[in-house]
Amino acid sequence: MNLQLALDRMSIPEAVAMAERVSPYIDWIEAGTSLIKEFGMAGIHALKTAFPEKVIVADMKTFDNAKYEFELCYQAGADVATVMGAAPPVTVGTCMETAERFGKEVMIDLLHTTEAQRTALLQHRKAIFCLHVGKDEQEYSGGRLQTPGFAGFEGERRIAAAGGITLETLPGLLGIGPSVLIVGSAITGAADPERAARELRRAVDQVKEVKRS
Ligand SMILES: O=C(CO)[C@H](O)[C@H](O)COP(=O)(O)O
Repeated sequence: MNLQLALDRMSIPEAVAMAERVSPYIDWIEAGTSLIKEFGMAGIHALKTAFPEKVIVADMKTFDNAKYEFELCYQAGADVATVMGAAPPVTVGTCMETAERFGKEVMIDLLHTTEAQRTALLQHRKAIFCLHVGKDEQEYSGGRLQTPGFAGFEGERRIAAAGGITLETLPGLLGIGPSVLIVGSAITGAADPERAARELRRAVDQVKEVKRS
């Protein structure tokens, strides 16, 4: 299981500094949507330059203009870029084609998708499917990550999980067998980010141990 650090609501130097502090404990680094909206492709480029060995995820949340936006991300150094699963099917398909052309990856964000949309998205076998409870749902309507209704994404599909994940909520998510666990504020907003990241790493590694034994 890969631990992905989401970097949101900070400047580019702050994002690079935060990633440096916790880098031994994380696998993937996300240029968060807010970082990209505020600073554009420069955030992605800075993270790839500082961490060439890490997988850099551009959380673009693309909804339209797929070819242009995904080319920008991959050219800036992203290894993975995100598209909303609720976007028109042609948009998601174009993201998949662009990724194929660049030898890169796509993460499909299932935030606010219907069951019919999720079923249709299953055709994108190479994608990573992200179960996601958005910030607004967390903060204003007490949303929590739930697994029912996502049948069909198990097995050979790679799954990511995101949305207010903490050390305490992590055990409840293990049943879905995520290959990517996305954590932002539980690390970046912690009084001691190194400690928070170290503890999450330990929890993730324990899951690996249990699976092996
Ligand atoms: O995509 C996002 C917000 O839309 C965040 O990157 C994701 O939710 C992880 O951050 P946090 O752990 O703080 O929720």
